[in-house]
Amino acid sequence: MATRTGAWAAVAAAAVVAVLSAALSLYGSPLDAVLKRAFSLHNAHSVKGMEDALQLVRNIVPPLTAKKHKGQDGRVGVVGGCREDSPDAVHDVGKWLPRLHALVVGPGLGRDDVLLSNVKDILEASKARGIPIVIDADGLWLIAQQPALIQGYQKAVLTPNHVEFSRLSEAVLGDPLDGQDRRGAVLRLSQALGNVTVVQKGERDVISDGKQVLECSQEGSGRRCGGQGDLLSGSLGVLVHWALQAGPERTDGFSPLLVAAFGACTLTRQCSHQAFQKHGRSTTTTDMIAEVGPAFSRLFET
Ligand SMILES: NC(=O)C1=CN([C@@H]2O[C@H](COP(=O)(O)OP(=O)(O)OC[C@H]3O[C@@H](n4cnc5c(N)ncnc54)[C@H](OP(=O)(O)O)[C@@H]3O)[C@@H](O)[C@H]2O)[C@@H](O)CC1
Ligand SMILES: Nc1ncnc2c1ncn2[C@@H]1O[C@H](COP(=O)(O)OP(=O)(O)OP(=O)(O)O)[C@@H](O)[C@H]1O
Ligand SMILES: [Mg+2]
Repeated sequence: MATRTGAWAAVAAAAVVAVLSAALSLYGSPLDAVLKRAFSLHNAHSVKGMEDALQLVRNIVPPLTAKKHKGQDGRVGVVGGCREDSPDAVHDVGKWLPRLHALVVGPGLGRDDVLLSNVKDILEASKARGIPIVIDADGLWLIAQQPALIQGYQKAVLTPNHVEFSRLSEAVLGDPLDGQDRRGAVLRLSQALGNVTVVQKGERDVISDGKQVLECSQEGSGRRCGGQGDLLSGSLGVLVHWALQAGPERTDGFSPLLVAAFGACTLTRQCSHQAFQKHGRSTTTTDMIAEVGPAFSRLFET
């Protein structure tokens, strides 16, 4: 991309694509009505719900075959890093867009006005092409200023942390965050944005497409080092493409983006868990990236 892609998201996306080399497809039989109940608003976070949701993620992992060539299972662009270098950034990025399967916008981007104006144009060009977009960090800052940019674009996923969610909620709903009802708050924000998928990160990750709510409570760690969210948005870029490519029959009728988001949350938290077991309080996001392969195998190749 014409942007600097030094953020963790780029590394994470690359790491997950690299994991493809070890990925197996586990196209299971259709899931039964129990699964539908497990996804209900009240018990999606139960152990049974978590296991059922994991199975759906396994269903979207594309098979490795000798017939595929480089890039076929996903080319993911990251508009991140620290600044856009070129005065013709939008034009330069535009040349890449036709080749991309998904775009991750925001980690480490900064909030410079000119830069965000370029990002706005890149978002418009991506939407016009129907490219799935994951928006995080400073990309969310832009959306909070101009929610119309993403309104009704159902191939978008927003991944706010606590502060970013409050900012969005205030901008879109005019509501201060209701800390007591996180599930309702995420559902309402998604609905108000026209069913854009929202992933609110936290002690549990709460995910909604405005119709259903999923919770991810995979064991992570107590370590809160910077960059974990970038790993989540980067890996989500890959999973969003896989989920859309797999289609709703692989996700048993559930929104592919909901399943992709659940997968990225689970993977990030498992990486955190494994890295913390080895490095304890000195764990950094780099240590987590080293766990992407083993965590992926453990979660999605069983
Ligand atoms: N590798 C890179 O290049 C990375 C780059 N990044 C880039 O860094 C920039 C800043 O991003 P960010 O995420 O640190 O700022 P943001 O979320 O606005 O928080 C600001 C303040 O809000 C608070 N706060 C935060 N979380 C909270 C919580 N759960 N619960 C309660 N409070 C919470 C907390 O306030 P404090 O506690 O310090 O008073 C915090 O200091 C941004 O440009 C991003 O792109 C990052 O993506 C990291 C990896
Ligand atoms: N209190 C918590 N307990 C356990 N896991 C958490 C907690 N808060 C966040 N996480 C996990 O950490 C990951 C990153 O979430 P976080 O809220 O730190 O994002 P962020 O602030 O955007 O991170 P970044 O520093 O990359 O910008 C997510 O996978 C989330 O599930
Ligand atoms: Mg972040």
